[in-house]
This record gives sequence, C-alpha cells and structure tokens, in this order.
Amino acid sequence: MSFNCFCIRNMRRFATWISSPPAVSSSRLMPAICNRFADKSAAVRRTRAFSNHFSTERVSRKLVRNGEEKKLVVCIEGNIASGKTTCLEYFSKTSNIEVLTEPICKWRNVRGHNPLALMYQDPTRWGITLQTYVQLTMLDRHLSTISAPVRMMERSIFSAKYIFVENLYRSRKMPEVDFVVLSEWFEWITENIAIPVDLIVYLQSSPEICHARLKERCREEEKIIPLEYLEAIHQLYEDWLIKKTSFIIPAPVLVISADSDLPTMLHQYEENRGKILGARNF
Ligand SMILES: Nc1ncnc2c1ncn2[C@@H]1O[C@H](COP(=O)(O)OP(=O)(O)O)[C@@H](O)[C@H]1O
Ligand SMILES: Nc1ccn([C@H]2C[C@H](O)[C@@H](COP(=O)(O)O)O2)c(=O)n1
Repeated sequence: MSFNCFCIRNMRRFATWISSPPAVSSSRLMPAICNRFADKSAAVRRTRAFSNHFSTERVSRKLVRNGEEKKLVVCIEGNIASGKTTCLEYFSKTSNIEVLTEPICKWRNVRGHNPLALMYQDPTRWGITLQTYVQLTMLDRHLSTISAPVRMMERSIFSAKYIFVENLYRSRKMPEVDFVVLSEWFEWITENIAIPVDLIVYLQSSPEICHARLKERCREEEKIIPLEYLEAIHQLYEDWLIKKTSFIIPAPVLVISADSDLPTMLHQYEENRGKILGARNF
C-alpha cells in the first residue's frame, strides 16, 4: 500500500471513529485478550480486576478509568531539548500538580538493554524496537492513576506516533512492514482505550537553538544527532500543531515560544499559568 493510501485510510478510520465510536466493553475485551493464552480462569480473574479499574460509561464507549473524568491532563510537546523538562520542573516546584516526565530511563535501560542508543546507532534495525517500547511506556503513563487535580506530562502517545515514528518512516529509516505493524497497534489502542488530554502546550523552538541546548546537555546517546534530524522533527511538529495539516490533534493547543533565555521562559510560564492549569476554560 502506498504511503498516500495509508494516510487516507487512517483519516477515514479517524472520521468513522469520531462519528461512530466502536462499542468495546471491558467485559468483552479482557477475555478476548486472555483467551489468546487459552487460560479461561485467568481470563475471568483478569476481567474482574480490570473491571474494577475501568468502565465504559463515558459517551465514547471506549475503556475509561473510573472517577478520573474531572482531572485535568496537560501534555507538554516540543522538539528534543526545547525545554520541556525544565518547564515541568518549574511547574512542579510552584504548584500542587502531578508531573510525569518521559520514561527515558526505561528507554535507556530495559533489563540491561539500551534501545534508545541502539536506535540512534542503527535506526533501520532498532527503530521499531525503541518505538514499540515507547508506545507501551507512554500508554502506561497515560493510564496510570492521577494523583492530583492537574497532571502535566511530557509528550504523549500521540507525538510518539505522529512525530517520531512518522519521521523514521518518512526518512526511509523504518521499513514499511515495521511502520504498518506499529500503526495497527496505535490504531487499536486509540480506538479502544480513552486517552484523555485536555490541553497541549507546544514549546515552539528553532531547531538551531535545540541543537545548541542538546549539545550542552550532552546525553551520551544523542551526541550523534545532526541538526537535520531536529529540523525534520520540527517540521512534523509544525505540520501537526501549527498548520494542522497532518494528523488529528487530541486537544486545544497553547503555543509558547521557547527560544528565549531561562528567566524569560520562566516569566512566560508565569504569564500562561492560568491558561495552562485552568485548561478546561482555555
Ligand atoms: N530557556 C533556556 N535557555 C537556555 N538553556 C535552557 C533553557 N531551557 C532549558 N535549557 C537547557 O537546555 C537543555 C535541554 O532542556 P530540557 O528541559 O532537558 O529539554 P527537553 O526536556 O525538551 O529535552 C538542558 O541542559 C537545560 O538546562
Ligand atoms: N517517541 C520518541 C520519543 C523520544 N525519542 C527520543 C528523543 C530524545 O533523544 C529522547 C528524549 O527526548 P527529549 O525528552 O529530550 O525531548 O528520546 C524518540 O526517539 N522517540
């Protein structure tokens, strides 16, 4: 299937999903998963445990967590080294919110392996390995119990797919079969599980500034990242969140210009505090 056909099919799926969401219930879903392992009693046990945490009461009829509808979820998006972690640190110190950074420690060490380093060394071979694990760990982040009225998290399962997987595929570093399998997983997840996001804060920065910050941060795995890689990531972010021409955006977007020095950035975060933490009215 050509890339264009694939995109059109995705768009159609999303359109169908919006107008007529799939009727998957937790009681149907979990046995289906467990039956793959041909263990019926385990299927029943897991269904009960699963049903304690999820219900299908919301309009979308996707699986949703009980009692978490009123909590606010804000995703901080932006290029590598644009200042996302610094932004999260600032808000975590100055407000009573829950902050979830990207699980990069896991990406650098999963049972003694470093898929992040492997991906940068040989993206064609290891891109699928890293991105499969990113998708799992980001889903885990999204579905974890929210411990405060507001959750701010670094990136999302959406940018993992729309930016990083997309970039690997478009730059011909990810084989089509890997891209298609990962896309099937992503579509299944987003069609069947509610992943609530109330606001996206996009830290918009120039690739050159990010490159300079990335060099200064000096993460071992990222030393080989060229400026062109950050330019490609930047373009995908711009198409998604500014031009709005590539993929569905799961929440309203607040754009913050992120090229300034640290004191100016902290001032900007203060100015936007109300919009970010009161995002339901944004
Ligand atoms: N406004 C800024 N001006 C200069 N350096 C910054 C600024 N914000 C962050 N940094 C530095 O740039 C590097 C990347 O920032 P970080 O917050 O880790 O980015 P990200 O989480 O988006 O990858 C870090 O070394 C950080 O100290
Ligand atoms: N889906 C993803 C998400 C992140 N990465 C890489 C990019 C960086 O090297 C690192 C963490 O990014 P940062 O938080 O510093 O912006 O992980 C990836 O390859 N795929």
